[in-house]
Amino acid sequence: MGPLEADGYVFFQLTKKDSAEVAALEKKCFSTPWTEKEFNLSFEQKIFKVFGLKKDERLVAYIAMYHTADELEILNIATDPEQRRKGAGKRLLALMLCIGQKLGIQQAFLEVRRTNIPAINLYEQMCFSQIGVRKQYYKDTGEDALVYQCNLADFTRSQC
Ligand SMILES: CC(=O)SCCNC(=O)CCNC(=O)[C@H](O)C(C)(C)COP(=O)(O)OP(=O)(O)OC[C@H]1O[C@@H](n2cnc3c(N)ncnc32)[C@H](O)[C@@H]1OP(=O)(O)O
Repeated sequence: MGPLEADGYVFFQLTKKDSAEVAALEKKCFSTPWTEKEFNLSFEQKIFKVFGLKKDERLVAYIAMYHTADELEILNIATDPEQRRKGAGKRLLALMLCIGQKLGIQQAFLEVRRTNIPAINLYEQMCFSQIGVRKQYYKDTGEDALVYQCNLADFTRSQC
């Protein structure tokens, strides 16, 4: 897929050559970040896909997922701390869901820490609903994971 441009953002698919840049952003955004080596290894799996938003040539947000025949499992979504609350996260997730619809994807799933209010608000603003809890899922803090699901048919194209 070629890059798409709108409102100063460029939406594009990342590949193995982008591992260092995405790992650097990951490090700014997560307490237990994936390393460049982990991204490199993940990119070798066919089902692993990463999409990003660039502004002024810099990666400002990315979303990593497993993409199977009819499902997306969203692994990570993050926006550079200096670029937050400007709509990048919403734009990236909406673009992903729109592309997913076009590819015939039925459902998207993700897990989020119970205390991660910014991310939970983002998902609930889109088409995601909580479907379960994984108790003490996160090893670092023992926190629960909330499991969210989106039926892509419920996602309206006006959000794209
Ligand atoms: C599956 C997983 O990856 S779970 C982990 C999610 N990622 C992280 O926790 C990494 C650290 N956090 C981040 O990178 C960002 O805060 C993200 C990705 C959650 C949100 O990215 P942003 O680009 O700031 O989101 P965006 O500006 O599009 O905001 C979308 C909505 O999210 C919610 N939101 C975003 N930030 C906040 C906040 N600080 N407090 C409350 N709600 C928030 C709001 O509902 C917001 O909509 P609004 O601005 O109309 O009120």
